[in-house]
Amino acid sequence: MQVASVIVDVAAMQTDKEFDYIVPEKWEGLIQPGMRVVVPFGPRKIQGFVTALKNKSNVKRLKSIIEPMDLLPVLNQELLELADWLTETTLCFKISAYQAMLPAAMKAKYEKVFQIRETAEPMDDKLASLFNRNGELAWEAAAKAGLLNSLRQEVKENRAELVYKVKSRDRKKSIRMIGLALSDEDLGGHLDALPANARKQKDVLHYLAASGSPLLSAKEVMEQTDTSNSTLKSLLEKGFIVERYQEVYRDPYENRQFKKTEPLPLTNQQQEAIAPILGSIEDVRHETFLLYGVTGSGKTEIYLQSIQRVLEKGKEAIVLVPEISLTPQMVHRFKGRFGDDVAVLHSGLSTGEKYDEWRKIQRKEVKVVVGARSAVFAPFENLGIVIIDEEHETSYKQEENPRYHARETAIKRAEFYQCPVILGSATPSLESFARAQKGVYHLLTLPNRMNNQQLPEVEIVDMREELRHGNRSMFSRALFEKLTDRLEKGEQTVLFLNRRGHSSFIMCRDCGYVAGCPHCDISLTYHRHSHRMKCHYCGFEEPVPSRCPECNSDHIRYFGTGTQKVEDELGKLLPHARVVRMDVDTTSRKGAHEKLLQQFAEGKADILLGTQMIAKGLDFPNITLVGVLSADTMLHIPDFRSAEKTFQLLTQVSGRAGRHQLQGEVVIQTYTPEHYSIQLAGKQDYDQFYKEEMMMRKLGNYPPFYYLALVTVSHEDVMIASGVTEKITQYIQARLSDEAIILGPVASPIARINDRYRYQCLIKYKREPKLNEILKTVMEHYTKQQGDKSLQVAVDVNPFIMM
Ligand SMILES: Nc1ncnc2c1ncn2[C@@H]1O[C@H](COP(=O)(O)OP(=O)(O)OP(=O)(O)O)[C@@H](O)[C@H]1O
Ligand SMILES: [Zn+2]
Ligand SMILES: [Zn+2]
Repeated sequence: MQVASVIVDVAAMQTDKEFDYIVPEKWEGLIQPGMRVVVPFGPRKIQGFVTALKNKSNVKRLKSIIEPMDLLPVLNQELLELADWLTETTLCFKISAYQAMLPAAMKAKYEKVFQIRETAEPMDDKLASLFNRNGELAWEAAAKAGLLNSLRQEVKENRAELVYKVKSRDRKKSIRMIGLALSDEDLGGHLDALPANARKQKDVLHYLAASGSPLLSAKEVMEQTDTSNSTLKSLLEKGFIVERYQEVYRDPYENRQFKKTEPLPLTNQQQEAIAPILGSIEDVRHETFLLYGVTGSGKTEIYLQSIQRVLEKGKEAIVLVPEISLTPQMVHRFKGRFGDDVAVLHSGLSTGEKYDEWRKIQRKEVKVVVGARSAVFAPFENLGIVIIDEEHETSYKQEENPRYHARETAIKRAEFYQCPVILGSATPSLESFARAQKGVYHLLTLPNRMNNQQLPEVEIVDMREELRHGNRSMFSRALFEKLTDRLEKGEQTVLFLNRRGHSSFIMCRDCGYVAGCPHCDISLTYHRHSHRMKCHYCGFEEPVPSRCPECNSDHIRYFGTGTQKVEDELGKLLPHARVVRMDVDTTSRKGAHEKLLQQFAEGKADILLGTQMIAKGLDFPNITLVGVLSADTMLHIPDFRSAEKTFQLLTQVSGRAGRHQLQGEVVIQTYTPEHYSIQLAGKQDYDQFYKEEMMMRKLGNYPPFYYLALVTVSHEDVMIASGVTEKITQYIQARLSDEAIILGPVASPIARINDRYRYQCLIKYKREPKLNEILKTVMEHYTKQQGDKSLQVAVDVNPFIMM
């Protein structure tokens, strides 16, 4: 007897373990670890993942696997083990780890249907007529029609049964093809035999014969011959043509030409940096490199040439880029060099497109994957390198279960394959740079820009001074002057508006009332297109009031600087300037992002105005001015990384200016010009920033000096939330060494979300081998034994959002 260990698709503490199932004889040898199967679980049928096969089980009464969902494993041995590691290090359920590794299309979909039973006694005719040809009726349809009670009776009396079906959403796409079923000799005779009024049918036959290919897309044939489906149907019935369905990939880059690029001869600086990487590829040896290179220093070319060497060795490459900089320009650079060998994975793709890209990887039809965070799980089996561009980006940490970090995950995979990891950045995260200083990572430096082009000159403008001089506009005099100058010269400008931590809210000018969410302790965000206010935490929304609910004044309106507002202002001040605005509103339609950038690249616009979306990765020769409208909005977020994030963002944006022949300039507008993160971003002095920020971190006992773990407890009852957090804090405190620092219990910075009160306890530690086990016990205790459904305990090991 063969027994399979199965992890079932129920994300809960009680079911987070392997269950044994018999492998039915007919599937012995076929069912393998890493495959999805359908198994009975309680009254239901659910999806499960086979983790191992064995010859016996300690469980007495075993159920059998119902059927396999795959013909080949969807997770290989390496990924199964990686899931074990993710489970241990991020404290997630095993099933969540598996699901994170696969495209969403492979998540099971469950359907409840009533099925007619083949019994002697037939069901009432009227009821029976509602069942489809296969004798099935969906639960939802039955409920809608108000038939659940009658159906319950049918089930009781054995005329129908309720079954749970497991479906996978991973539909493949196919297109209809047609071709001639006649030989050349036969064709003439049959054409003659067709009646004179069958002109359309003749057209189709002629077209097919002339094409010379055995099969053509039916859609194309109908378009080209101006015929309809009924024509094809007549031909099919006569047996003159055949019909086939051919599987196709949904290719988001279909019909797109990428100009082939050749490797550039490397500069001396680049050669020195790439040598150790090529060495590690050659020796099949794992090493993590931190490629610290100023903006425009040619990091991307190093990535490209390292990948090329990996491909020459017959191996595969993963390139991770932050979602926001997964710009068409970035994709072009990889597709341009490696053509069809590249798959692209990002959130703009439909579920089906993502699934198809994943399948190309699994079938080994591509060798390079460029994608956002989750592409780190690309199912390659001969991985030769992992590259993480802009490694400092916090979006590499997933903020839901499993709360993994792509950097750590990449290194884990690279250890398995004994291959290099390159972490690239102009502003490395403090953690990574500290590791490089200690020799844990191998530091590679590109201190100069390409052709030794100067870094742009930065001017920091104190906006309080502007106000004192009577300038109430959102543009300082300096920025406005330079902007006019570029317009005259025909050079381009990037205007950057930092939206993070900067919400647009509704405020009463008379009494200062701010519209807040009734369920959360946060103000509502104004949405321009719908003219409504929304809560970004719980989804609550309502229309903008015409009068202040507090004082009844009608001076209640929208505050904050949105890109739209900047655009309006530009239109007034510089009516001749051609502006391209890029934000969530203008880029929501598919392809819009790319179109706008194309417009700018072709010089059809003078000013590119945008949010985070334009901060990174853009490389246009004609940009000579960058303006940052409000540098400090992020500094006020209660997060120990806010200075680091501000410095990184300002440096990145500034780096868009003067990358080629023309010299660039940057104007940073701020209300806190004295802050070191702004001063040092102005000098683009990472090394000094690193020193000062490390001192702050040391004083505050923050990473990289300490590791962090955050426990967040939430409950509808504020007393329970704080009480439980208190108990958890004490429990943990008693079990850790004296070196660990525990802060809490305190209310979370956002103290209430969705009517649930939130408390937290923050653990700072250096070495606590038992910590994960302690945290796991805490979670188990409060989910299993408490029985209080409203209580939620979440643990984030290495948190990036402290709210
Ligand atoms: N060896 C080379 N010879 C000539 N041009 C080069 C070479 N390497 C890179 N370049 C060009 O220099 C410019 C800047 O390079 P690249 O965009 O790779 O820099 P980067 O360090 O990735 O920049 P950022 O971090 O700001 O995105 C690009 O236009 C690139 O094509
Ligand atoms: Zn008011
Ligand atoms: Zn809310």
